[in-house]
Amino acid sequence: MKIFSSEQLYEADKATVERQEITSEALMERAGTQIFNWLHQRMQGAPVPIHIFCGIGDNGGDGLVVGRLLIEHGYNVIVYVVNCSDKRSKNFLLNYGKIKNATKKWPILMKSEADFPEINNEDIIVDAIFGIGLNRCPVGWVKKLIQYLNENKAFKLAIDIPSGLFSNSPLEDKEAVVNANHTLTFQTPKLAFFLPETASFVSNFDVLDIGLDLEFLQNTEPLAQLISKPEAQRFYKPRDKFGHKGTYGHALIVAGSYGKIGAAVLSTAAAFRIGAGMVSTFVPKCGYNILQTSIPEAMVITDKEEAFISDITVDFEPSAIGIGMGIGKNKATVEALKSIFQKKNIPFVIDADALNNISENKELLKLIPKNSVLTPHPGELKRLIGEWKDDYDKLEKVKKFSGKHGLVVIIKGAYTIIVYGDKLYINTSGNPGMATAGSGDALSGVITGLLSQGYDPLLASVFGVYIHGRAGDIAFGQMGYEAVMAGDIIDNLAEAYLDLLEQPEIENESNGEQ
Ligand SMILES: NC(=O)C1=CN([C@@H]2O[C@H](COP(=O)(O)OP(=O)(O)OC[C@H]3O[C@@H](n4cnc5c(N)ncnc54)[C@H](O)[C@@H]3O)[C@@H](O)[C@H]2O)[C@@H](O)CC1
Ligand SMILES: [K+]
Repeated sequence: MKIFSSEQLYEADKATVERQEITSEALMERAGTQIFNWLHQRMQGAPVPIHIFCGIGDNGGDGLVVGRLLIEHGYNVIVYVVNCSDKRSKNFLLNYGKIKNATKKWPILMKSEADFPEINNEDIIVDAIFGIGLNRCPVGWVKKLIQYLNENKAFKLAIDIPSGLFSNSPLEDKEAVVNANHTLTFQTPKLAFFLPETASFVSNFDVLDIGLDLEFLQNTEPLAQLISKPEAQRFYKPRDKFGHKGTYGHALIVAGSYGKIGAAVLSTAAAFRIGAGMVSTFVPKCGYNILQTSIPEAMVITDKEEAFISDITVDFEPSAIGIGMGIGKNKATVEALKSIFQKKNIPFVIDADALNNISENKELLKLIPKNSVLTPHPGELKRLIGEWKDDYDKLEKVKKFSGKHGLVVIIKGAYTIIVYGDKLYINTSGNPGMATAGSGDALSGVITGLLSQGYDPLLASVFGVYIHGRAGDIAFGQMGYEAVMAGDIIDNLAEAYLDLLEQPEIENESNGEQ
């Protein structure tokens, strides 16, 4: 699913009105009706008081449509106009008149704190104060209203976006954003829903298809692509019936140091489970017995050093190399990295201590083969590209870094983001249970195993992150968050594949429920 900017959504809005020959009022009626249907289906006529707070723009207009439809269906509705400016939009005014005609009275006009209504914890709040047209931070009594709503325990349903949140620019005042329990967003989710500083205001969301012009949506380059099951199904490369182990490549994992051989074991196992034909693992001498015992399928090559990697020499041409997991920061290891980057001109998967070594020896950056994949967690990323001001600044910095060096960068997090030049892919699988030691080693193994099977680096990254997260979700289903260990993610890669192949999902039904 594509994620568009607010500017692009306004254009889509315009294109829809023109090409479908409808009025913008009709489009608003469509949008409001979708919200009404969602509520009606769940409430089934329940007499719970519904407080609808409408701003003076089109988001407020949506709120007025919902209010009118609910009233017409006999619901217990109180509609307020948050009268923060006299620049009311055309469609707000049209619907302001319509609701008056339907109810024979005007909605309650709010002008200051004195107008804040009493709301019970069991009531429902609909937030239609600001949508994607927010152009400055809410201040004064409007900010106080948002805080007042947040203090209340009533269920808060946000229309399009929680008020106070910018859809694709940095958060300015986290005290002035509606903390929504659920958001019903039009046509496409907004970028703010997935970034660490703003995602918590959204918690759950559904995407409502309001029938914006398909041609525009298909032909417009989005801000980002959301990756869930339908996309992953398209990326999957089916196995060849006549394939043999050579068809699926020979992956090389370079990992481990004294006390961290487990990292090599996890990456190797993950590379096998994801489908690499053969996996060789290069470790310091101390890892030999451990590897051979724990993964008999793997071939093991050892360094001349006992406890760390100093010189990576292998007697075959690997189809992919995953490097860095648990290798430490010994000087000799840095030299070994330097030398292998120069010797092997294939895309690498570069993780953990390899990233830290690169951060401390920036000259290594120039030696990394093009289209290699970097998999930093936030700390490693900071060491690599420096501090950032906010989530958007971070994305811009990573885009620049990725473009300059020709690398795929995977920003690991609750919603892992894959960056390749200007392109962003946001993964939707995964859960907090995966915040556990070794899950990154598993991811590196997964991506290396996919590269070795012939997935190109970007596809291996996007597909690998999705399937790794899906395996984590399946592990969560079996054991809850706390008990999940990295090995459980690897053990469930098989289930994740089966789940992927089970049945196609219809794209429009995919939603953002987390
Ligand atoms: N673009 C689309 O595709 C569609 C948009 N619709 C709705 O329209 C919304 C966008 O409507 P608008 O562009 O009218 O914008 P909004 O309704 O989000 O609000 C903008 C209005 O509030 C004012 N404002 C912004 N920030 C303020 C602040 N901090 N304090 C006080 N006033 C502030 C603006 O000056 C403007 O008058 C969407 O979020 C959605 O709910 C839907 O009706 C259907 C289609
Ligand atoms: K809103």
